[in-house]
Amino acid sequence: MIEISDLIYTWQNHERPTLQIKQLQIGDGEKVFLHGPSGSGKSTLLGLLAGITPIQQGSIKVLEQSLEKLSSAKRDRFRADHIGTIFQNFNLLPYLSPLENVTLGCEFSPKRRQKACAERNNVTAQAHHLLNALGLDGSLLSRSVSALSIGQQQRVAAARAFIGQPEVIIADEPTSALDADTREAFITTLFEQAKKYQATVIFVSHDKSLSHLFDRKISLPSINEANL
Ligand SMILES: Nc1ncnc2c1ncn2[C@@H]1O[C@H](COP(=O)(O)OP(=O)(O)OP(=O)(O)O)[C@@H](O)[C@H]1O
Repeated sequence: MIEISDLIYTWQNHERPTLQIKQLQIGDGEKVFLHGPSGSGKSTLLGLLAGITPIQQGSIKVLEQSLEKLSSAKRDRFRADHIGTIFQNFNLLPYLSPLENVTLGCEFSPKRRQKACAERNNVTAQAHHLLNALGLDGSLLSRSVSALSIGQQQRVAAARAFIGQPEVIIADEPTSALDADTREAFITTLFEQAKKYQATVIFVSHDKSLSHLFDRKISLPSINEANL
């Protein structure tokens, strides 16, 4: 599913590489907890996996596609079709409703739109279903997203990531603004959805108390140590 080999990434004006990963494989449906000290390159790795950041050296294959062989536009298309993302600040559009934010997840991908329509009759019905499954109260679905609590916004961001069944879900500290109980409950709900769609989940967090919920932990060493 995901295969990394001989990956080296150095940010501009940095003397040393931020990331050096010799070999790493992540299987279909695996739920991975990615941790490591601040600055060890967790977000950099997610950016490379999601095709947001171009690969400088080495290879990343996602679903048999070598990302380094794709142009920037093709990586954008690949991400839209196959990768759902949930970021720390959620990146929701504040002037749209939860339903509209979730259907946006299909806006740039006819493939995901088709899959969402195959599950329910149309994309809005599937957005409705996912928001319900992720625990967002029905009375909030058409309100402005800016009026929602952080926990509610997080559910909207997760539903947007899952709509149209992307094979990979990438989450960068999506629970950092929540209290401990809510965090664990959110991850459990996230996994229920992931299991349903057999999605692979790569989840970055500083909170190691969450790691027992995952199939596997991957630690990135600090920039001064040898990498994977
Ligand atoms: N856009 C960028 N331009 C230049 N350097 C960057 C950029 N993004 C990250 N870096 C550098 O890369 C290194 C790793 O950053 P990254 O955000 O990937 O680490 P992280 O492990 O996710 O950190 P944290 O746990 O603090 O979020 C840092 O030294 C950072 O300054």
